[in-house]
Amino acid sequence: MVRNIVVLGGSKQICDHLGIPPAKRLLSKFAVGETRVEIGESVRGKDVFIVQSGAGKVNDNLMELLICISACRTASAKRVTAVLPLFPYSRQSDVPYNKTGAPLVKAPTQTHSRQGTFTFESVPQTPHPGQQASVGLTNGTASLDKQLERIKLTQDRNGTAHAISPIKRSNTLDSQKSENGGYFGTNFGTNGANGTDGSNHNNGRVPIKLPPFEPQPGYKQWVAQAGTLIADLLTCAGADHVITMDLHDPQYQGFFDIPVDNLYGRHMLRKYIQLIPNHQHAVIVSPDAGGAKRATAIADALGMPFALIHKERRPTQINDRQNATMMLVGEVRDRQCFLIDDLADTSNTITRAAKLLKKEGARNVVALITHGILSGDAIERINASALDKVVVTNTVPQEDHKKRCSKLEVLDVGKVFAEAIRRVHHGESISVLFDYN
Ligand SMILES: O=P(O)(O)OC[C@H]1O[C@H](OP(=O)(O)OP(=O)(O)O)[C@H](O)[C@@H]1O
Repeated sequence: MVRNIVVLGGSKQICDHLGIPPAKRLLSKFAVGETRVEIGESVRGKDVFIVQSGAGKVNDNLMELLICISACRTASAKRVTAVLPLFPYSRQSDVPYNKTGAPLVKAPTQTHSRQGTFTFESVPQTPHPGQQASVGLTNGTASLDKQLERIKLTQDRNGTAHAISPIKRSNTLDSQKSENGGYFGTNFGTNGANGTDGSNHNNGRVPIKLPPFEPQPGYKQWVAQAGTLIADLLTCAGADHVITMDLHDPQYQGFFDIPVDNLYGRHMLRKYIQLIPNHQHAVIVSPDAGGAKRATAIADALGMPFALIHKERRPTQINDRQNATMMLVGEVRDRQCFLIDDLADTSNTITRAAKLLKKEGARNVVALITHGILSGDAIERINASALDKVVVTNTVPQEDHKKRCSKLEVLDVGKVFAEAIRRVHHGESISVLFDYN
């Protein structure tokens, strides 16, 4: 039994491992929706661990966590540690756009909303010899061409620049209107401020007609970078320490000025693979380049071959993540494949990867994912997909998912977090616990 420690919101596994009962707290809501938190026991001088996962009602959960941390801090807790099995907002740490310039916030897709309508297609398809160049791969300069066309200027015989596009005068621009009805701009002419006709064009500024402002395709809207804010909120609320698992972007730890322990889920995934007979003949596959390091770590540790699926993201519409070509690098024919990723949210990535692997001759495809968020119709998508099995951990509650998906297998991370809590409490090394080799 560990003394002088309080665990709020901890699962039965965590509390059993530590040999303590879960601490009492009362969470409720006012009619207006505000969160109310009441800590049911004294935390004075105690080492407090508050367990809260960043899935489900993410914003409510985050608010509850912040209020809990603050309540413990003001109730004289000696130290407060936020234990976040899945770190909220971790995909929005510092890069608010994906590689195509589209905001990370995903628009709901209409076409994939019902069971049986999923295609798992990579559009445009993976290029094959003899196939025509895909539309997606040619549009890299298309938007630039369009913009150039729109603002293309031509010089008249006198060297004065005029816009070709039709002029629409807005109220704002009217205030800048010159006496002769034009709009002032930079002198693009080669004949100097006065032009060749000798007339003075308003102190050297030649009237040009600007096209009206319209957001162009590929225009990047401003999207908040929530990473620093979340880190600051936790620290301001009074957290002294954070424990989490498989941060989507490990550099996120640098956003904090308190210690962050990022535990590895891959340790459990590796153990799972090791128990499968003849696993040495299988292939470890990363479904995107971002997760290659994670997947190769497992492949290297087990001496297994590795393959990579590369997402070529040049969509035809800026918010269309479906339009990414997926290309396989590596040999998977007649082999079992283990797809490794940190999280599955819509499960688009793993289901499309599974289809590609089967198309390339894979015998069997098992996805091993640390955070099975599985929002929206992700479960239906998995059920209808080429995936033979999906193994996730319970960093996100899986009871409901498990009932709806027979392909799902859940690994328990309770012991891992309990041991991390015990070590932090006693000031023991955490990295030793997760030494890989
Ligand atoms: O289930 P899904 O909705 O398809 O999301 C899962 C994918 O999203 C994350 O990567 P992300 O696409 O954010 O990009 P990155 O790996 O390049 O950072 C994650 O690593 C998965 O690959």
